[in-house]
Amino acid sequence: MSLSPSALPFDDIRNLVRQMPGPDEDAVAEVRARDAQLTKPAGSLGKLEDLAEWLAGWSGRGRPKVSRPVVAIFAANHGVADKGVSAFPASVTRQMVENFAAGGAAINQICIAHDLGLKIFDLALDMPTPDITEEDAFDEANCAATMAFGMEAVAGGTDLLCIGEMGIANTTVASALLAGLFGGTPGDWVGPGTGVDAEGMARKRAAVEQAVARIEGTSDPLEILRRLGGRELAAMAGAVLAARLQRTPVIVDGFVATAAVAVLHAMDPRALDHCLFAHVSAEPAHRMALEKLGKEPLLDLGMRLGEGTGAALAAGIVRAAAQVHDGMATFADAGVSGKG
Ligand SMILES: O=C(O)c1ccc[n+]([C@@H]2O[C@H](COP(=O)([O-])O)[C@@H](O)[C@H]2O)c1
Ligand SMILES: Cc1cc2nc[nH]c2cc1C
Repeated sequence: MSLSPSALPFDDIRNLVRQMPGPDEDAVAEVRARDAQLTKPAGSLGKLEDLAEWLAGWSGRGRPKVSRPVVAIFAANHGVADKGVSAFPASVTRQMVENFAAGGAAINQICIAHDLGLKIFDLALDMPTPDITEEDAFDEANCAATMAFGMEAVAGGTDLLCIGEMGIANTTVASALLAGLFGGTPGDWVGPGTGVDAEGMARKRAAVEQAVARIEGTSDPLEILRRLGGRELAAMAGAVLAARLQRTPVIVDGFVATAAVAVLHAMDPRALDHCLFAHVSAEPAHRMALEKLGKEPLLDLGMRLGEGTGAALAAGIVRAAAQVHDGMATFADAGVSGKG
């Protein structure tokens, strides 16, 4: 799925959004019919039953399987880090990418625990995007090209895509993007991220206010992404759009990943119908963002790490839901008496 380097690259993306398929209702009906035969009281597996239907609808498979789940982490750096908005220095982004490669991060261990593939994509870490309090993050061609990178990154190769990120200062970018997309008081979208102190929070609030004020009057979602985004956010938005077009169900990680995909929702409210929101992050504004998207998170574990960890945990549950649906015996097979 490559984008032609045409004069209006955002139009190419708008066209892809228009081509998004809906759910496969026949596959959903197939899962419902089989579920009714399985050796358990109807409804007794609660949300696991919903997950099997969700997988069927968005994979187009009446007997859904999760054989090749992949966690994709996009990493990038941000000029706004220079404003003292993170508890950690920007150099940690690259150091953590190296830690992912060496197998030492939390995400590596969750992937081992749940037998998930892991792919890391680092996006020009030595060239942070400009400080969004002062300048636009991208020009249109670069923003569209970064989305296209995200699309290509996830092309084929997986039947369950978990989306995560790494990027010092990206909770500031995510807060600005959400404020730009949804409005409200910019400061209400700001939280501690990696754990900034009170002064750091004040700097972060000021940065988000400044960034949002700078783009006043901009309402086009792709323009808001271009002006207030960052590379890993643009790539995640592209990846989630590509997954929809290739019928791959998606699990979205925490606050930052949610902000990235909110751009697609602003373009078309159906754009995230193939996405499961893994968890509600401890970053306070995540709950508000999920409410705006009309999405209920699967888990609430008090996590706020990012790097795909919430999505990877949810993938374990989704995989179990598929296995249960596929492998259980029916009442007839097992000779178990049905409801009297
Ligand atoms: O996505 C979340 O829920 C989340 C909440 C807090 C922090 N993070 C991670 O922490 C980093 C950004 O935090 P900060 O304080 O540098 O803006 C980035 O690498 C994210 O993956 C992620
Ligand atoms: C150490 C560290 C690990 C991370 N993983 C995702 N974001 C992170 C931010 C920090 C600071």
